[in-house]
Amino acid sequence: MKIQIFQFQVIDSDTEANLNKVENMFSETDLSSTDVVVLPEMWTSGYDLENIKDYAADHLEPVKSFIAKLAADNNVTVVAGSVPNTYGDSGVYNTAFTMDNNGELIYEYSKMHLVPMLNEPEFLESGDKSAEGFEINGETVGLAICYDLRFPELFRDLSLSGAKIIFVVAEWPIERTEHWVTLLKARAIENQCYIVASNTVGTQSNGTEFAGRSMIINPFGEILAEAEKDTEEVVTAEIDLDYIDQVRTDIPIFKSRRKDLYKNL
Ligand SMILES: NC(=O)CCC(=O)C(=O)O
Repeated sequence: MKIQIFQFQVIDSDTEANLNKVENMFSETDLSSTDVVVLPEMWTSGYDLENIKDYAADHLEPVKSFIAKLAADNNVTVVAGSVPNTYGDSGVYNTAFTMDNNGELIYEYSKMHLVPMLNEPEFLESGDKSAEGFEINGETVGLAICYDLRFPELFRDLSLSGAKIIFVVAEWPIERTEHWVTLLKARAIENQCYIVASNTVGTQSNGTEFAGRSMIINPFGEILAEAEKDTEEVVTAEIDLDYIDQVRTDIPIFKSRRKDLYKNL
């Protein structure tokens, strides 16, 4: 499966500029043999949380139709990062979604762990549905959003649902880069799955600088491809899903688990 992550600077409070940027990246990238394109978190608006209602989609529209066309025109599945989103009269959720290569919505998930350090609980609603495995090209995958990375139980849950790849879509600040890299590797190693992590670069008008370093990590914890911390670029790797079985045979953690002794899980 060939995966390409689009790492770019999200222009805060300028949805049109961000849609244009994504459209340009699609037209400038050779996607002829690509299976999956991945976008970052909150990429239509950035973190202008005080005004987030102004930038929110409703039931993911119109951004869903925009991505549907790019997915179908380019014959790729798009893990479309996340966007601010309402459901009618609801508050605003941080909702991630995925469109298949026919432009059909195959999965949507609203961030369940809101980030106190970025004031998300003050302005956003927390998703109250479990994250679930879903299929891309017949393979089970999972999807998590940024701060979710700090919750190993979520990643274990997704792996136990059969996820062979877990996508992490993020706007992760540069001051906690060490956590970003360490936790991404840890989630790959402890679940023996691929981690595909998409982040943004640049500084928002509120002064938050993002860490870049989007990356693709294999089930042994090795980084297969990685972006710089501060450049807009496309990160590409071809991943071998059979390698998961080899790692799980060599280090059989799923067989060694002692569910009977873990009291609080
Ligand atoms: N957008 C986010 O969820 C950022 C998470 C973060 O800053 C952290 O976990 O640290």
